[in-house]
Amino acid sequence: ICKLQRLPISFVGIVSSSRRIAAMSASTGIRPIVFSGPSGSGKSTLIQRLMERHPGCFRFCVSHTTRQPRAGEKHGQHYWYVTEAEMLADIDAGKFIESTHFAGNRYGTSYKAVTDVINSGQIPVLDVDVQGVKSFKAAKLQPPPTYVYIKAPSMTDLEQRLRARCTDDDEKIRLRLAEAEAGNAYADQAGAYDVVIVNDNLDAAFAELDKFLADDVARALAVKASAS
Ligand SMILES: Nc1ncnc2c1ncn2[C@@H]1O[C@H](COP(=O)(O)OP(=O)(O)OP(=O)(O)O)[C@@H](O)[C@H]1O
Repeated sequence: ICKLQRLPISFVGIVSSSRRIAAMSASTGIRPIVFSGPSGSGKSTLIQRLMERHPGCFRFCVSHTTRQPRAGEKHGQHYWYVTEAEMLADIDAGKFIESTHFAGNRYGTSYKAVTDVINSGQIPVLDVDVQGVKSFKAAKLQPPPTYVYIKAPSMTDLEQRLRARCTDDDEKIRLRLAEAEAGNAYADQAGAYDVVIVNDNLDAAFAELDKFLADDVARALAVKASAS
């Protein structure tokens, strides 16, 4: 979900969509949390812990894709599976915050994917690469999302984790490490992220993340309490 190379394709009509999302989130005060960081830095691990610690508070936004569903994947759960024509029409209509073309398929995050989560009283969670972060920023959502960068303690650690995970061959690992260098360079720029968490010791990194998001969790719990 929301994990592939993102390149903005079209921002036509984004202003009205942006106003729509602003109105929705202003009424609840809930902000999306946009996670980014090198592959293997531990984003999924930390997000999973966050969801376990605060059941029902966070929810992944469901991306759209033109690729075929794989065995076991469900429409509306893993992705919204759409045709190329449908996706292009929606991109032109300004319905996407960000979208990209990757390995012959399109992927994107719609405004609705985010507002659906906010309207359910939950905190939208997105896991995007640097291009995705830039696209979210360009969309100028109000209130703005919180941007969290998860970093491995060093490139050596990152490489070890990627190798230990056994999901990538040597070439893929080399590419991921190069992407990590570029991502870290962007993250080092002042104001690029609201927080940069170095995931050295997992418990310590989680404690830092949990503390940083405490106000967001409290807000979501208050929204839930007032709705019930
Ligand atoms: N603090 C840590 N110390 C050691 N290993 C860790 C730590 N955090 C995560 N890992 C391990 O590193 C590997 C990569 O973590 P994870 O899959 O969460 O990364 P990711 O950033 O979500 O990667 P991707 O973007 O490719 O999905 C996993 O095997 C995970 O168990």
